[in-house]
Amino acid sequence: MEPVIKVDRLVKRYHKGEENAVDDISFEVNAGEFFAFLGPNGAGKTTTISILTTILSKTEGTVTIVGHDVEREAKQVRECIGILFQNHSVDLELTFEENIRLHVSLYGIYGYRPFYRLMPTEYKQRIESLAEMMGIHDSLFKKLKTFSGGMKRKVEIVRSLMHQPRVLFLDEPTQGLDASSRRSFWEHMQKVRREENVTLFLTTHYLAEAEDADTVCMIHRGKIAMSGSPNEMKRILMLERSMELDADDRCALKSELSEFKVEFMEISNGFKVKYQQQTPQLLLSQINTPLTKLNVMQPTLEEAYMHLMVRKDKEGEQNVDSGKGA
Ligand SMILES: Nc1ncnc2c1ncn2[C@@H]1O[C@H](COP(=O)(O)OP(=O)(O)OP(=O)(O)O)[C@@H](O)[C@H]1O
Repeated sequence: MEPVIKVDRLVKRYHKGEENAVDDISFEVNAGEFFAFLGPNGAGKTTTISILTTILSKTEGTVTIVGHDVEREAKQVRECIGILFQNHSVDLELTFEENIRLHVSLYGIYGYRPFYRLMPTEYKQRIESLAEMMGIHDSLFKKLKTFSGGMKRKVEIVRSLMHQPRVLFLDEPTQGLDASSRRSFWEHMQKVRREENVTLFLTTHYLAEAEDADTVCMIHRGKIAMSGSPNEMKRILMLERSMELDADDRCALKSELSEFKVEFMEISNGFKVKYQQQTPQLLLSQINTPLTKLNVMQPTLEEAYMHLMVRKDKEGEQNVDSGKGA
């Protein structure tokens, strides 16, 4: 099956830019995939997403979305994508429904009618089912100035889905939302994925939001630093796996741990035991001291990200130093 997003040797150099903001990157995203594009400030995420959504022109390379070239067939590309920007872009003086009606008319999805009741049945069914999916159906005819930040985001999701896009670009979609609105956003986004069968392209600084991604692509100074599933990345980066153990008889536990060929250290409430080779089960089966605490710690995507970025920064510094010596 043809990938939904195909990026081949993409380069972007801004006018007067000293370096390429995006420097020869290639990747593909398949239909229905949840793809997370991560990187530190200035890595090139917004530049890439802007090119993929036809907002910005590229310097070199090819990009196709659902088989359409982003420059030669920009109109077709726009028809099959939806975008959720970082900042709210809704009219607070209009109702939820009026905001959507204005949008669909401006984009030529449905013709404008001065009243909701005069809009086509298809429009009414679509907006009502999406509002229902987002859990904000009751607020369809309320002005947006009464909405919370999380509700405004949901209005924007409804708006981005009205034309049934194949790909939804989410550029830091939960920026500025509190923890419970962020959670609600993602619960609804899972529903969107299931029910609309849409491909998600996400950029975020909240790395926990990318833990469920099928593929994570990490960029650093315009280049792809690593890409794969979150688990593959953690494995490749050999992130430390550890357990936290404690017992009433700490001395006995410590002497048992000392006998095993594992690295451990004392922490405020017990011991932290690293287990890179052995499984936690194997290790535990060798411990006879009754335990009062057992926590098996899983490495997070955030740890993988930090590990990789520190490594890439060091490589960058070494390259600069060796350049100076030359
Ligand atoms: N209009 C512009 N003109 C010149 N340079 C730019 C322009 N926009 C971005 N850049 C540069 O291109 C590089 C990539 O920027 P970009 O905004 O794509 O990064 P980002 O990963 O989205 O960062 P952030 O997480 O802060 O949004 C940076 O070095 C930035 O300074």
